[in-house]
Amino acid sequence: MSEIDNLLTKKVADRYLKREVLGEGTYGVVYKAIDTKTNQTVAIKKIRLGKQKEGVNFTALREIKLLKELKDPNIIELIDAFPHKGNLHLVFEFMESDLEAVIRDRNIVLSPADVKSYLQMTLKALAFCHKKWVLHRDMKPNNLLIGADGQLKLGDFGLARIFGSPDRRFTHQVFARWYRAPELLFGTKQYGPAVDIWGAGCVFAELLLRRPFLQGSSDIDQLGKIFAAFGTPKPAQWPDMVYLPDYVEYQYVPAPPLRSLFPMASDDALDLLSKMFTYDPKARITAQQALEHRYFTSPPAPTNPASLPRPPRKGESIPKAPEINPTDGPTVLSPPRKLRRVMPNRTDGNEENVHNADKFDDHVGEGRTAGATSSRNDSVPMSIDFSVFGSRPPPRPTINR
Ligand SMILES: Nc1ncnc2c1ncn2[C@@H]1O[C@H](COP(=O)(O)OP(=O)(O)OP(=O)(O)O)[C@@H](O)[C@H]1O
Repeated sequence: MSEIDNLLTKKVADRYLKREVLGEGTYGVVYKAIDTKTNQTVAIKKIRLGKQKEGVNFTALREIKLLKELKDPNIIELIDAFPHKGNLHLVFEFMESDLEAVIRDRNIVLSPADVKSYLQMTLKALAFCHKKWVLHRDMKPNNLLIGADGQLKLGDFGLARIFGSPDRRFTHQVFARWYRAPELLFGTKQYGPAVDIWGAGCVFAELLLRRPFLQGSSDIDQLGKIFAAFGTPKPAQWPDMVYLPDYVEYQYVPAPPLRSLFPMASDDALDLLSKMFTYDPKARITAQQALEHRYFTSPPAPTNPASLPRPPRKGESIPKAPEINPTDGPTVLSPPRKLRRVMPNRTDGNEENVHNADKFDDHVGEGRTAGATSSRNDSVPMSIDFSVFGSRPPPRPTINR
């Protein structure tokens, strides 16, 4: 270990008091910690650097420096970044909850004004970053975190670009497919901010429906679901489509009226939704244009973030949900969010698995509270979701192409 690494090692031990594991994502384990310098609670994301054992590469460090400068009320602040024991540690402001928990919580009623508020904050985050030429590339409700003041903040910004596209071989990571733009599914190499708008459109749809909108079981099936919802695109609608690397011709299906998919949405909401789901990325609405759409100026006004309904904070017990009668119609019955993510036994030689919380860094574990990971091994039912088209969805996807 180099002298610099040694200094940085000391820094983590000195400055951050590690608490419980919050979960594990695509890039590694996330744990709660106290910043002893500021007394602030933070979330530290430990990123496995894989083969780059010699240290963090300079491009990544440069990119991270840029991320640290990406400051906006709707972007999670990257407070600090340092390498330690061959992993890169990113320190973020701690967030109490996320939008996936809001959507899933059946004790929460989301009014049209609440949905508008959540979408507005999402689009503000995207508009800010797109203006700075930073793409998110991994839009989904659990990357939209919610702070103590009700503010929604976009997290994981730019990580996909810095650390490469996440390896989504593991079951718990493939849910992101449901938010992928058609140009990505057709293998485009050149994409832009429009991919984030498509993802934000899927989140908007999910807020309206209270369940994921387009739940494909493979990339091909994902495109099938998209085309069943919006009609198979004609070349005139999206001229570049046929030149995309993975383009395959799909049987033509006409689009059902959008209203039939979103019976409760206002006309303005439907109009904005259709513009976010425009096939041709060049013609898709931008984040800034979306914020200027009349949906945001027509009543009801977006709910003030402090008044938005919120799920219990992380670590608080979730009230028992009412019994579900399977004949009651479309309902989402998901186990607590991280539990629905099935972790296959890993054989990649990396022991940093949440099931192995005790194996975390020895010297910073003093403050860890017990029980944070225990529930992860409990047996839980898989989600019961009903697809947009009334039938049961295919089994949870397991492999991306
Ligand atoms: N800033 C934060 N504050 C509080 N909890 C966080 C924060 N960032 C992440 N977490 C929690 O840590 C866990 C892992 O998060 P992470 O962002 O690594 O992955 P993910 O979003 O769950 O999945 P993916 O990596 O596939 O996007 C989740 O439970 C998440 O809610």
